[in-house]
Amino acid sequence: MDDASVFDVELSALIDVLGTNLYTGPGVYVRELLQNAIDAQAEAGRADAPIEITTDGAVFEVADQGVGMTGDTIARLLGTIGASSKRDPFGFGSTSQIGQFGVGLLSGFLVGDRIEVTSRADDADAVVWSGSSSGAVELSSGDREATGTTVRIIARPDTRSWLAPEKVRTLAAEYTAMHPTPVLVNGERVNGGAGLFGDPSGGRDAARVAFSQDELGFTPLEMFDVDVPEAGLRGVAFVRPSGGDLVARATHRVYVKGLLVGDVPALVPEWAYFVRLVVDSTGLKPTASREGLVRDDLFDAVSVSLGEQISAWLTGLGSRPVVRERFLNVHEQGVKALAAHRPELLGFVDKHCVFDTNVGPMPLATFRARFDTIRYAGSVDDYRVLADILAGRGIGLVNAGHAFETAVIRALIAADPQRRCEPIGQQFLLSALSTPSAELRTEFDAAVHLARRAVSPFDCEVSLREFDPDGISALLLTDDSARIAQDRTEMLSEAAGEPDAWLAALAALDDGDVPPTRPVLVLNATNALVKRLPTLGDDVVAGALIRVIYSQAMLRARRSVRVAAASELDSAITLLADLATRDSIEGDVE
Ligand SMILES: Nc1ncnc2c1ncn2[C@@H]1O[C@H](COP(=O)(O)OP(=O)(O)OP(=O)(O)O)[C@@H](O)[C@H]1O
Repeated sequence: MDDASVFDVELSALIDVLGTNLYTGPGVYVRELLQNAIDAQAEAGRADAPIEITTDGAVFEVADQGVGMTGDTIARLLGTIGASSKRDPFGFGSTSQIGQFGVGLLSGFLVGDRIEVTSRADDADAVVWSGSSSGAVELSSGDREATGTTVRIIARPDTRSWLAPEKVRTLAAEYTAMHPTPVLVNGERVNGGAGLFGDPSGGRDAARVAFSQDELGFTPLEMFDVDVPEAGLRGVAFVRPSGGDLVARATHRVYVKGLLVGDVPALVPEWAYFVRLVVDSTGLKPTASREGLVRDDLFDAVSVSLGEQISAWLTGLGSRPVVRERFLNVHEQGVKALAAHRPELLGFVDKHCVFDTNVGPMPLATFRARFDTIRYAGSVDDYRVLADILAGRGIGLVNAGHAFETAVIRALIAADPQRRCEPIGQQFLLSALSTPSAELRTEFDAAVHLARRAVSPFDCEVSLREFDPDGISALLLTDDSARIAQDRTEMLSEAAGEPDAWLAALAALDDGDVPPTRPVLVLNATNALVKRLPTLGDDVVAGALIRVIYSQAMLRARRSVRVAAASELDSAITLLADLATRDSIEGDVE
């Protein structure tokens, strides 16, 4: 090859790029060299032989009993950046080898200026290759009896901490925790023990719990196996014992062919926020840095399959009440929050998540078995006002006023239009409460007119109905648009005269073209106090009484009374108090 036709690579600049852009830290050199050693031993059929690391902080060595390299091979592979014996031109992933790019050895230069490789292939002489970060490469004959390779790195003064025995032990243990090949650091084995994927009788479950505690930081609420054969993937799903983060994407611990890749996001669909996985796969492809996974079609298929398996686990909780209870104690709000947009969760939420209803707490599926229409109140205040009254009339009502209930109900209907639902507002209640007889209406006619006048400062309609319980004098029915309109009027009236720009803009919007529905004060004609209204014979007293009834209805609806209205109510109460004390004073005089 003509010299002019090849790139002239500045090695130290390339190493700089690797260190700053490819790898997240210099510690990856331990994994890259272990990976080469594991690959070489697998190729030699000696996967069980120990790989020995020795280090004292100044010189690091890793020795394997793999296939080794001849002088020619070493010159070709290690002398050429990007050369690899492991590339797979047909795309069929080798199941034994982990590497495939041909830059791994260069990671040694992240911690040392000089790398020495002593190697011996079967039936060949031992050779020593040495490379320095300046780009100089030397090859000479070596002195080694056994087949295999030893890579030695001499630390730079500023990187010695990366070669410190404790550091190397931690890194080697982390990277090879799932790998069957014994790895020794300064004579001590750092991996092995009961694996996560072994026989259940061999301490596997205890190992899983310990792993979850040490690595994921929690004792799992439950653990279950997952597998995706087309990706050669097996794994364990750990269910979180406390609420997860619905927004931040959880990561999952991924190993490829037994070596740690790292914590990878998006391995399962985001609705499965309540599990964290540990998986080992022969088919998923690591990125060039081997610290993440390539998001290819196989990755997507794995994510879909894992989602299905988690969904099946959820469905299985249907017949496991104890675990289901424990799961719901922690994750009920979380799954409700996501169910509206995740069909995988919707069925589970429908069957098992409890909703507050006026016939007791129960799942929506149970509620539907009793009432063919899901009637729901979209605000907790409405629910409180309506629940007992509708229950008394045999009408079921769901409290959908908390954060996610309405969205879940709507999603259920969208998923199956045969289902029926009805948001309950004041119109429904007005029609559900009995209209009094014509006779009673006539009797109350003047009182209702008076009531309209009395509550006119509160921007409110008046209606007469008969309903149980008769201890309730009146209900204040307010639908959302009426409530918003009232709040806005209140703000404007309280801020009147203040030169506030945004309030002025708000006032400008309030063009009054489409008057919103006004709140309705529903007087209960069966209530003893209300019954007295037509017979009082004193409009001033009746007006004061109506305002007191209005304030009680406000309290029942948990609505606050605005400042202007509060003073109207105060004067009504004062008037009644004056009357009561005048009566008693007059009585005393008599
Ligand atoms: N310990 C070893 N024993 C035998 N051969 C080795 C060893 N280390 C490296 N090699 C050979 O050198 C080649 C280049 O190694 P290098 O680590 O640079 O890249 P790689 O392992 O092929 O790919 P990766 O970039 O993924 O690490 C390897 O393909 C392998 O053939």
